[in-house]
Amino acid sequence: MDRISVNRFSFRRKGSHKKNKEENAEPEFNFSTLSYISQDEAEKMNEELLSEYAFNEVQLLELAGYSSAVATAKCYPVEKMTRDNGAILVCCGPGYNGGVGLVCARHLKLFGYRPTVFYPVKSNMASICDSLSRQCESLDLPFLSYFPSESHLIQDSYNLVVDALFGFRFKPPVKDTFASVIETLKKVEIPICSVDVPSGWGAESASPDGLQPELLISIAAPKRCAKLFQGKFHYLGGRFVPRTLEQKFDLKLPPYPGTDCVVELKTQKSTEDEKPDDTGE
Ligand SMILES: NC(=O)C1=CN([C@@H]2O[C@H](COP(=O)(O)OP(=O)(O)OC[C@H]3O[C@@H](n4cnc5c(N)ncnc54)[C@H](O)[C@@H]3O)[C@@H](O)[C@H]2O)[C@@H](O)CC1
Ligand SMILES: [K+]
Repeated sequence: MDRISVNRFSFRRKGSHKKNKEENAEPEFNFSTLSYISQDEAEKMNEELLSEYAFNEVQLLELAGYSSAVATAKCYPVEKMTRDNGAILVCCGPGYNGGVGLVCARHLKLFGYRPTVFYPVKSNMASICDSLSRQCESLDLPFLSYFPSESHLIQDSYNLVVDALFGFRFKPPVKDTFASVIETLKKVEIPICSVDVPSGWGAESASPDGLQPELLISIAAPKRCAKLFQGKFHYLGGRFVPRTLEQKFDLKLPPYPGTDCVVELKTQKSTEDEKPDDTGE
């Protein structure tokens, strides 16, 4: 039996593997069609995930935070970091974006980084974020009790900052505790990695009063403000949107490669850069 089946496979015509592969290959994604969703669409998608699709918040936060840690690790490998064995500052805000930050911090620790968490205001979804903070504490992640007032104290101690302060429900201008935090972070010269929306920006518009991250990790789908993102790396994460929901919202998103939880998004600028030179020079 074995021999017959071995023989059967060994008679496959030369090159037929390659042909099948080509026939089955998905067409390349056209990045000029990439969707950027409004705040209203982001809220509606979230609501549907939680109702129609029966997800719960903790699941979505976990997948978003894990993707954020993976994208950060892809762009900033721990072995290339120069300060304090991969020290990272993870700044977490009062809403779900902060919850994503707590999950991200935990995974970064598991990936071999040394995250420190700043989480000054307990959220309105206290029980979820309480658990997420306790999970960080149980991995011995330190929590800052106050924010360094000078930007040089941050850049001398950490290799990068994860910005999980505010996401798509933030309404500018920034108020209270976080106003001075954002002002200090604007001055730091180490990379900032923003989760979903650069903090200080609205979901649909950039703001000079907000942060200017080097890495943006869009969760589920890029928000409209991401069109104005000028940083180096843009990733999509949160691989939890069912195909039928993508279709309902007419989302044009690139496929995730293989089993990856993130996909790099090319900005229109980088697509332009890749165009062959018409002049042939
Ligand atoms: N809701 C969910 O289940 C999920 C949430 N996710 C993440 O959570 C984000 C949305 O979370 P939220 O709806 O909690 O909203 P945000 O985290 O965007 O912010 C809302 C919080 O910020 C405060 N706030 C708003 N404007 C402010 C201002 N001008 N100054 C000071 N504080 C201000 C609000 O009081 C509230 O506590 C998304 O961007 C995404 O990153 C997803 O990643 C995963 C699923
Ligand atoms: K953010």
